[in-house]
Amino acid sequence: MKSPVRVAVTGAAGQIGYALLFRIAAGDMLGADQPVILHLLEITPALPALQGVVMELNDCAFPTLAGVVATDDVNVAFKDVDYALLVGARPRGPGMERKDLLEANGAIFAPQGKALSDHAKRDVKVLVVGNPANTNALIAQQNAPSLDPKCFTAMVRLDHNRALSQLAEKTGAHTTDIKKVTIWGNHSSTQYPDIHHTTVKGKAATDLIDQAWYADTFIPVVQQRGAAIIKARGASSAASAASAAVDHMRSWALGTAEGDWVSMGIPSDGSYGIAPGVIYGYPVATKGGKYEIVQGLEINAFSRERMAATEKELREERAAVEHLFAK
Ligand SMILES: NC(=O)C1=CN([C@@H]2O[C@H](COP(=O)(O)OP(=O)(O)OC[C@H]3O[C@@H](n4cnc5c(N)ncnc54)[C@H](O)[C@@H]3O)[C@@H](O)[C@H]2O)C=CC1
Ligand SMILES: O=C([O-])CC(=O)C(=O)O
Repeated sequence: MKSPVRVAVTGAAGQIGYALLFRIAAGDMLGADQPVILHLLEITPALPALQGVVMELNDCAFPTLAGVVATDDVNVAFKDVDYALLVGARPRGPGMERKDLLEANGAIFAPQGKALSDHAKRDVKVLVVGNPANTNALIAQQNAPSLDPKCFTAMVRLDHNRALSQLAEKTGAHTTDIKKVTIWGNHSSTQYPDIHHTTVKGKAATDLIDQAWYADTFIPVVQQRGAAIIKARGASSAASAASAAVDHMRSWALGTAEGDWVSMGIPSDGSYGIAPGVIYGYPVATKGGKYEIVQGLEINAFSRERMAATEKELREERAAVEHLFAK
């Protein structure tokens, strides 16, 4: 067994929290040889419910759970943490877009960015799940002057996994047969799920499906999947979101497979013509706890148009929250 690492989860008594904590504590995120100390943050009125979750965590007797800190103090929650999963935020209801949550949720992420900057490990890996995830990640990053901006990422992995699942179903393959899917841009209905570089059992995906299915079914189904879940369940996706968060952090910490990549919302750096200043979904390969954008992919006019549309939305979201950035 390695020495324990500290993993913060905010919104720990919420529905994603309930699906997430037990996976992390069981070793699914960082491995069966990596003990974790969970730092759980909630708002004060949710502390009694959080205590119940802590009781259940203890009752699982997980070999990899080395301790639990439960608190409503952000400075305690982020003290010395190696990983931070920022989940705590309001979910949307039917008929809302995720950016409608900006006003309600944006204010949560400025103090959390500052607290991470003040208290977390200098190489902390931060994943923002709370919506609108990309722009909330930007707010946290812009309030964390003493951390590397690359510490801040947003979750588009659920979209990535949804794309794998839709393509697997269409082609009669298993998701594990599919490589090199990309979610470009925002975790919103403008996201662009790109299969131009994707292979299914080694064959080009674009040779296995027709363009009309790709443009008129696949892309909108992936873009609208969150809304479809809300309609069906009466609540937004929780178990699949938690699973994607585990996948995102595991890929970042433990590396991606040779010949494949994953999608992460990360600070744009000019790659693929996306100017710095937004948290944008990119194809990334990871190694030794660091991610790098996969470079040199050919981008056709169909893709370019969609990548620009989702970038435009992110820049509009940025403009709406710049007052929350630290001066
Ligand atoms: N990026 C993605 O792919 C996905 C993102 N989401 C988003 O994740 C967020 C959480 O979703 P659920 O767990 O379903 O919501 P929920 O309402 O069940 O839980 C949210 C929890 O956060 C807590 N909270 C609120 N403000 C907080 C603060 N300042 N500090 C700490 N905790 C705080 C609440 O008390 C609540 O327990 C929502 O914004 C939702 O839209 C959901 C699914 C996928
Ligand atoms: O759709 C929502 O509001 C929840 C979410 O982000 C998703 O399921 O992708």
